[in-house]
Amino acid sequence: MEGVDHLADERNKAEFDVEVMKIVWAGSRHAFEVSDRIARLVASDPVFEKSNRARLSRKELFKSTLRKCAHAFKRIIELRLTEEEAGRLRHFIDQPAYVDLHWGMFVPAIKGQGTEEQQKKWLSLANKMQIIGCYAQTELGHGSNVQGLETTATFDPKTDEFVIHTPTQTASKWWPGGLGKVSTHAVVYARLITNGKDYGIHGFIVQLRSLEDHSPLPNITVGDIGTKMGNGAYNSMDNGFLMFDHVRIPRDQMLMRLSKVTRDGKYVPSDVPKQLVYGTMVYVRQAIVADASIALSRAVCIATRYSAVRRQFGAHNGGIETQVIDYKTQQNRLFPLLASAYAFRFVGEWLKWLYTDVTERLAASDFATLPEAHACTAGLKSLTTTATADAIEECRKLCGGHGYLWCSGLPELFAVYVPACTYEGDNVVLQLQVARFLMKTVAQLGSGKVPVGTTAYMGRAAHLLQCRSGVQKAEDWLNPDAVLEAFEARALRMAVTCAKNLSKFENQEQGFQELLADLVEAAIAHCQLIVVSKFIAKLEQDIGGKGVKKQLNNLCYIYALYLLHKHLGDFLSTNSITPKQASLANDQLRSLYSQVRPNAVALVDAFNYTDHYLNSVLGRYDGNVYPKLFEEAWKDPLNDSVVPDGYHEYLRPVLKQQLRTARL
Ligand SMILES: Cc1cc2nc3c(=O)[nH]c(=O)nc-3n(C[C@H](O)[C@H](O)[C@H](O)COP(=O)(O)OP(=O)(O)OC[C@H]3O[C@@H](n4cnc5c(N)ncnc54)[C@H](O)[C@@H]3O)c2cc1C
Repeated sequence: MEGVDHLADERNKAEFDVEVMKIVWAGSRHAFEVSDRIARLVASDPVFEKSNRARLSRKELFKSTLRKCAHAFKRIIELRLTEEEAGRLRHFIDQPAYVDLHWGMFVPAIKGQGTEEQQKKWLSLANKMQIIGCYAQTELGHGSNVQGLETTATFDPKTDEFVIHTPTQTASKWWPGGLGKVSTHAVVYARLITNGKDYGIHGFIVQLRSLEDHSPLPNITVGDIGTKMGNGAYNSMDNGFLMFDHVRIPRDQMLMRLSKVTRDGKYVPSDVPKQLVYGTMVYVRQAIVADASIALSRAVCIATRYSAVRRQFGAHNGGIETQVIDYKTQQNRLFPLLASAYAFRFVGEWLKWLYTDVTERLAASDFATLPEAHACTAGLKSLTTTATADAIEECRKLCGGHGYLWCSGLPELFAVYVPACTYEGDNVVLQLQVARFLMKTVAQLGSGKVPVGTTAYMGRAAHLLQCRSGVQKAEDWLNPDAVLEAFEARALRMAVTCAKNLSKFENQEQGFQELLADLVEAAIAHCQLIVVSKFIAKLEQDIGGKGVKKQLNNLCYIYALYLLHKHLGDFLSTNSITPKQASLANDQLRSLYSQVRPNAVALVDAFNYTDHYLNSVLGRYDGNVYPKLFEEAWKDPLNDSVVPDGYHEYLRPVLKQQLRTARL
């Protein structure tokens, strides 16, 4: 029945103004309007059709991606879209492509590490896409260990050039997105050698392909690293390999903002502090956190709508069966993910602010908060991407068997999303960076150095190491101070325990290696505190609209109390709460689930995703799931013919043989 809204009853139950919540989710009325307009523009354009992706071969998929990117480029020019609108357009096309790396890594690398002169030259070409670039750091043998990269850039004073070379197979660049087939240029990271001395890893702009016929330049070997996980999914991207055989580039193609090599081969570090590189990392990682909230909200939107449509068991006297969303087990798995989507959205919003703050401070030569901002973004990238990848898989299970179908949208979403746990820093390696920073901060407590930003709570160590939670009844867990104090006490006590254990080792580095697992847990506790505190801070903002604040309040405490339940061992072993208080937190959590239940569908409607963008039969806005599942099934290539290909060759002979045996 086309046109019927099967979820209308659910929408009528909502106790808040969904239109206002859409604006809260988008960040502002302006952001909502831009996003809404561009999403509809993409959805109505047949070139951006995406439902057939799983059925395309890798070659067809790649070609269709090039077509979509070219069409997007054309539309951006024809419609004179602003930078913001163009960004939204690329986002809603929703197919990983070379442009993501061009705008997301190549351009920021030049902005962050290039001198003004270099920026002027290269960005004017890159911004008009007269050149297309990628970010070539990782090699076959080394990814996380950047200092272990082997590609060399040796200065030749005779010709005023760098010679870029791949000395071993493991030195081959391996993974850069957009490298395999598309990019004309790359920012290549290599060991800088001048006057026989190795000065470590630096960035160089290297042309890879001809701008005339796109063939690789002499002495450059380049290609695609092969098919990746999942149908469609990330396979629209040409992640590549790259080898150099003594390729020469002019000296001024070394990115020289942080250090340079002079005409006579002298290595000169600039006055600009090295931490400037952190600025670019903060930018890239805040974008990844924003993406986490988007991927998670898509999965949750699908699982929530389908959980309201799906009915199993419970029909009495000819009545209708129970919606699976009404089972407490379903709520206990789904609603914390819904709450996490909002939590990550708001922490992402705050990170965006942090980036602006960091940029302004850098401009004023204030570098004091930079290490803290860097540790915090590394940790939040790790925390949110790990949780999102796990959550997408949980949403697939929440949709039962149908969640496993490609047309549910969840398998592809998972396959596209899961590498976020690895790229831009392996998530464990990133938490270890946070842990090092925390250990340093703990070591400085009492030295007069005041912890700043997200570590400010450590400055109240005297109180937090002693305090006892005052929670006496379930409702006390709705008090922001009680929640924050429990999370702060847990995080600080875990960090201090690690520091104490570290101090037992004579060799600090050996101790660090021994305690890696505990250190990661302490870093995670610190990062969870950041997310909870930023959600609570969001509630303090002036948010209007009937019932909107109340819903956000419920989601905030679901997020916090779900974490408390999940990491109960930490909270109890650090004496941050008692077993009785843990039990009260559970009581409160159950009550919050009941309050969210009537609002659940409206809370995912607030994400304002078009059916085109969700690309999920189970997550359709109208909930018309079953007929559409059949439609999708009929479209499958296996249903092209009644008698399958291979029947006469393989199936018939087996059947014949079996029939003969049966007659005997
Ligand atoms: C889809 C995708 C796109 C990518 N795009 C790009 C790109 O555009 N450009 C680019 O340059 N690179 C890119 N990469 C590469 C990516 O940045 C690296 O894969 C990433 O940094 C992880 O490094 P690795 O592969 O060496 O992992 P490894 O470091 O080998 O990790 C293997 C395991 O060892 C563990 N481990 C490693 N070191 C430590 C340690 N010190 N302590 C404890 N445990 C440790 C890790 O936690 C992990 O479990 C991409 C990767 C993927 C998957």
